[in-house]
Amino acid sequence: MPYQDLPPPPAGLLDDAGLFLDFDGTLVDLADRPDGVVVGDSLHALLRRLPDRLGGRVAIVSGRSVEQIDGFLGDTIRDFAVVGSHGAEIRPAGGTTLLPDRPASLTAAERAFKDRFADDPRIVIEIKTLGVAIHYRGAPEVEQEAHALVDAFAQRDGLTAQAGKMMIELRMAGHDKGTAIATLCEDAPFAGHAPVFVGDDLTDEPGMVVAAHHGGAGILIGPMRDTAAAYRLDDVAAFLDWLEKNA
Ligand SMILES: O=P(O)(O)OC[C@H]1O[C@H](O[C@H]2O[C@H](CO)[C@@H](O)[C@H](O)[C@H]2O)[C@H](O)[C@@H](O)[C@@H]1O
Repeated sequence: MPYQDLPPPPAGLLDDAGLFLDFDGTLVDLADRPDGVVVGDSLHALLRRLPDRLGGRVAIVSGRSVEQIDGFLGDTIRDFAVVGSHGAEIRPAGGTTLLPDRPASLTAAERAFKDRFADDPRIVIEIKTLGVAIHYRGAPEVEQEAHALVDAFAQRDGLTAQAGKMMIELRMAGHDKGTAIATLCEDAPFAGHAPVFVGDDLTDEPGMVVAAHHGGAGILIGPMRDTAAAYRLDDVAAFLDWLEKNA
């Protein structure tokens, strides 16, 4: 059944709000491989001006690790809060990253995933601070097998199977982007300001839910689907254009 479409976000949505931004598929277009995304000069320039415009109430909230996000955005996000690993890592602006220990069981999973797909260069096994992902964008026919493999390790080791765009990740349980946004909303500079969360992927849905519960809203980037977002824009370019005009 087709879902009823959502309107674009209104002008003024960011007035007095806290802004929480997903990375892949929201700030940068998806690429064939995880290390293939391109962060252009215009994105750096746009991000650099956000802390002043939003009273410091701006955060990146990614499924990637904080370390990976720093690798792409570097000094540009010096004054941002950064959430990584689907909510498991949190670094307040100017602070240090709070992150749990890496479960030892992830190392065994890493080995098993690499062994299974070692002879297929189309598959990328992404080793992350608190997870390990199988990317099958280059070989969509292995989707079911990759999901079954990750599901088996998740059940055996009490971890979570996190589905994403052409990938499945084994990650720590007990947190998500929503829990991280709720944590940031407890303290300055976000406390008392409605959160606006912008994302494109399934891992972003808990963030959309928490934004709405805190009196804010989610913005879905991409085609309409089942979502807790209140607004939608077609793609990364449309969102960056909206952000240029509204922040
Ligand atoms: O929460 P995000 O910041 O959106 O990160 C989600 C995942 O993004 C990356 O994978 C996705 O983007 C890749 C590069 O464009 C693409 O090749 C892949 O198919 C996508 O799933 C990243 O590699 C993952 O670790 C993130 O969890």
